[in-house]
Amino acid sequence: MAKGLLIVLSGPSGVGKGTVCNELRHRLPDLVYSVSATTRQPRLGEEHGVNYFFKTREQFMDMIDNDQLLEYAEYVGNYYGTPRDFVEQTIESGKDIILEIEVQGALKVKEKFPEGIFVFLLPPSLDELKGRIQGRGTESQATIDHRMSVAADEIALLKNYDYAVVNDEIDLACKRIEAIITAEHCKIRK
Ligand SMILES: Nc1ncnc2c1ncn2[C@@H]1O[C@H](COP(=O)(O)OP(=O)(O)OP(=O)(O)O)[C@@H](O)[C@H]1O
Ligand SMILES: Nc1nc2c(ncn2[C@@H]2O[C@H](COP(=O)(O)O)[C@@H](O)[C@H]2O)c(=O)[nH]1
Repeated sequence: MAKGLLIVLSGPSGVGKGTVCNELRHRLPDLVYSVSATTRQPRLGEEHGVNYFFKTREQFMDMIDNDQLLEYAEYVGNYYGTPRDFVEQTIESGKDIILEIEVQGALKVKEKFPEGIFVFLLPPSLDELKGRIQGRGTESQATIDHRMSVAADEIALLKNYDYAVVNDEIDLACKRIEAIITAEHCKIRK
């Protein structure tokens, strides 16, 4: 049986990765979503096992030591990582999986899975990006400033990706990603 595709969706905080993934869940019901582990505190409404596996630092370090993470990164004061087994089992079963992760982690996945499909989501502008993080209302001003301060460096890593998708409008951004997945399924792999 053919293996599934591993799709990595990255981009700066607030660009709309989560929003686009939520919309893709409706449009592509067979696409599997990787649930990450994090040491970040849950936001209002976030559920353990649905949005993230919320871990203490000690639990997260144990996951690293036990080689349970495909990749992990420290981002703006918290750890985030992708549980390895779920990703590998999903791909082996022939299903496509999408990882919504920041850039340091994406580059680590690329080392391990160069055949993955790496998609970078771009904001229409840095001003719009700041407006989106602020508008979401989930982060303190200090965290917003910290996240914005790394955004330009993250965008500079765009050249390591296979595709750039501007999230100017959610419907259009989703259509572009759907087109990428369709094209990758039609690709002749040499
Ligand atoms: N195309 C868009 N146009 C306008 N607003 C958008 C668009 N896409 C997302 N947003 C809004 O921007 C805010 C940030 O989106 P979202 O939480 O999906 O970003 P993210 O990239 O997942 O952020 P983070 O990396 O911090 O988790 C949300 O309030 C969302 O509703
Ligand atoms: N390297 C990884 N980055 C991840 C993972 N899961 C999420 N993320 C990214 O972290 C930032 C912050 O997320 P937030 O939920 O606190 O806003 C964002 O860019 C996520 O995409 C992961 O497993 N590994």
